[in-house]
Amino acid sequence: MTTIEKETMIVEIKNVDEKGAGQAVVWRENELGNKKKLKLTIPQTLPGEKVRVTVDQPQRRHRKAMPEEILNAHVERIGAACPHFEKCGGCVWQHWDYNGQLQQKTNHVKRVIEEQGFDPNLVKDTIGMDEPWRYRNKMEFTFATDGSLGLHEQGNFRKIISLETCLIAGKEMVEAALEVANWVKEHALKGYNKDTHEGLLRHLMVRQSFATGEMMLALFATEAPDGSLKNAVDTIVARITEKFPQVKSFMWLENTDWADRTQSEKSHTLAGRDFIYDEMDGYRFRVWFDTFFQTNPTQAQKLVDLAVEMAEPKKSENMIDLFCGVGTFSLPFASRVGKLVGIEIVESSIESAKRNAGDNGIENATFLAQDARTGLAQVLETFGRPELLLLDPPRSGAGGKVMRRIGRSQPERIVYVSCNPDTFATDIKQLEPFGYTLKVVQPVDLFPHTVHVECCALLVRNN
Ligand SMILES: C[S@@+](CC[C@H](N)C(=O)[O-])C[C@H]1O[C@@H](n2cnc3c(N)ncnc32)[C@H](O)[C@@H]1O
Repeated sequence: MTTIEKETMIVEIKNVDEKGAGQAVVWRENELGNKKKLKLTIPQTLPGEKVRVTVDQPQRRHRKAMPEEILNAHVERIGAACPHFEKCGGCVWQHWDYNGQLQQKTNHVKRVIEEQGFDPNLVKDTIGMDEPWRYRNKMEFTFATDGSLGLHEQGNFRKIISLETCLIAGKEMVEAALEVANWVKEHALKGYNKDTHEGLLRHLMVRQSFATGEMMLALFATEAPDGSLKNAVDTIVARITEKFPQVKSFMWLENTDWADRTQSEKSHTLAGRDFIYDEMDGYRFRVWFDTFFQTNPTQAQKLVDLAVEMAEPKKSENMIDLFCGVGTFSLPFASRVGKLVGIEIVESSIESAKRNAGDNGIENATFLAQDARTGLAQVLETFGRPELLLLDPPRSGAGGKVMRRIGRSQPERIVYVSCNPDTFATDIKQLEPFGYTLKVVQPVDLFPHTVHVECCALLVRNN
């Protein structure tokens, strides 16, 4: 087969894929005169648009190409607000009017629900944000090998887009990150090289509670912050504490693991404490650098309100909060039910949930550090059948075994909070043989300008 290096073509976008990119199909003739199908993934395009693209090696079956020209723009196409949008891997849909994004999310949830045999009319319109910017309370920036700080380039985990701004992160969070970036430049500190595993700085995590204003900075590095680094570290600590008095926790986290993630073997508190205080639904939470805490607090509050509204908890009832994390749902529910048990696999989250319950004067909640499946079996034996069960699993879903165990335990009402409509739809299908009816699915947009959508759904036992 002759290799064709490049071919420029005009294609029509049929739909967007699960990562938010436009998709087109082209039939090409090969040198033998046979028709061959070429599937194209074209980011930053919208359904129905005609687009000019230059495709590398178009004889292959599937190629990705960036649009060179949009020949007929979708009516919902808008200019991206962020100067980094074209390259940065953080947002995929800034070119899509916000109402269009919300409609796309609703349609997606309806489709996956229908594919599992449920009535799509049970899915309500996605609840969006009034102001879909600066919504994130946590960001993880990465250092490039030359020490510059930013976010990963779209589809390229080796390349870092140097940070000038970020419109989905809190403003003060970005300002503090830029301060750190300047300090790294001044001291000519090296970023970590993922190939050679050399270099010092790996990530900067910035968290800020929108409720208390408290901020945490966490620098992940391959060495301790002493010896030859001491002067440089003293400089940034003095500068940050002076310019950003809201920084109540400044952490240095040693990370020599080869995996590219924000974990730590040894932590050093450079200033303040090792956690910050945040709030949800009026309850106070301690948040450490590795604590899972909802990253869009405005919309997470709506999720909590919806879950309470759907569940209609009563003081006479017992409840299980499965995949409870640090108790984001457990605390608001505990004050409304008789007894509550939270189950979660990460021990530090369970320790945190216990402490959060104590800090908030909640005495009717217990927490168990266990895998969902074994934890559920254990709790059902000691606690008995709950009237109410809430589950909020990770993106991979709860899975058939857990869902069937839930079905067998026969709670009257099940509230399913999901961050992945696909696994949610297959999970709830598992409950049908146990006599449950899906009543309502409410999508909520926690991540504007991305493909992600959360759902809160109610299932009720038939008798
Ligand atoms: C989407 S988070 C929800 C946490 C909590 N409901 C909240 O809103 O903060 C999912 C949680 O499930 C936990 N998890 C993951 N796999 C688990 C398993 N097999 N058993 C129990 N918990 C698990 C994670 O540690 C995480 O805290």
